[in-house]
Amino acid sequence: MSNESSTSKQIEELKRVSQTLAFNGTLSQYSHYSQHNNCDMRFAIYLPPHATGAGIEGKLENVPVIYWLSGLSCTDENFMQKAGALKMAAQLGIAIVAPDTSPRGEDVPDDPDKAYDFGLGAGFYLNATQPPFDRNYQMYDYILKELIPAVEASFAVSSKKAISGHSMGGHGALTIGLRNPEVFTSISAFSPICNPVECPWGIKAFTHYLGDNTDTWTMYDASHLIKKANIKTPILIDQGADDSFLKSELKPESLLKAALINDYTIQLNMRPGYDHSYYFISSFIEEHIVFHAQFLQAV
Ligand SMILES: N[C@@H](CCC(=O)N[C@@H](CSC=O)C(=O)NCC(=O)O)C(=O)O
Repeated sequence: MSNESSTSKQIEELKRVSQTLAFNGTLSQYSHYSQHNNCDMRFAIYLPPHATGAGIEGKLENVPVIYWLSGLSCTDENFMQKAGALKMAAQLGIAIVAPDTSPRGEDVPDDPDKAYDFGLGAGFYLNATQPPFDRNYQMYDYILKELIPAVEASFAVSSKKAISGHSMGGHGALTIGLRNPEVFTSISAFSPICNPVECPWGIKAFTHYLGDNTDTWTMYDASHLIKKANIKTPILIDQGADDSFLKSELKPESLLKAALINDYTIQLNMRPGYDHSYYFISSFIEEHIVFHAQFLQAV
């Protein structure tokens, strides 16, 4: 693990909130206190039968993990309920972890207008530097320094991991993955916000979380990070061509242009007729799991 992802704070106890059986594996929700976000956080984890003792001859295996980062307005539940990912994860023996998209709680500051694109449900996977958000909105550190170590200490998982996400979560997957190439074997995204410093969602969030000095924004912008990437982690992106956010918010062309400067090849699939929804994600999620499997399962 890189210095960025090594943990210095104690891993807090996980409390199981729910558990159900799916494709002979377990889908569970856990809550734990986050010392980075200063609040309780919840995440969902799907463990395939290989990692629960329900696999062949009851053998328990340490399985690789795909971390899934959801988009604006989501919780830990949207992906598990809507993406249709669990069957393929069960077949291939891959765990999936889906954290919440922001800190939560009555004491956590929100958008004054309760808008869906900032504050609760919209943590943008960064470390806020501006009050009052800096006390709780430390999602970048939360993922790398708390969630991943807690999962690896608590479940039958290996240290092999990939990262994926949708929209704001696609931005999270690209930026966290590009900044930590030694941590993640592969990166994928559906409809990611590719150049947040140049789009309304990103400008609003970054102004409030990071302040007016836009020089500090680029470390959370995939189109900037990809130009400097020394290690070229494999990247797969799927984008609906009829996505209503495509031109104003997502800008995959900016990422492709920046990647070209660094000779970084990205597989971008433009999907005619598809929109921004989970119907789109569920149509192609199995391809993403198979994409990650080839790197996660390599010996
Ligand atoms: N309909 C939502 C608007 C927000 C929205 O479309 N959220 C997307 C992600 S957008 C970029 O990050 C989403 O995944 N929604 C959850 C779902 O289950 O579809 C609203 O008004 O809240």
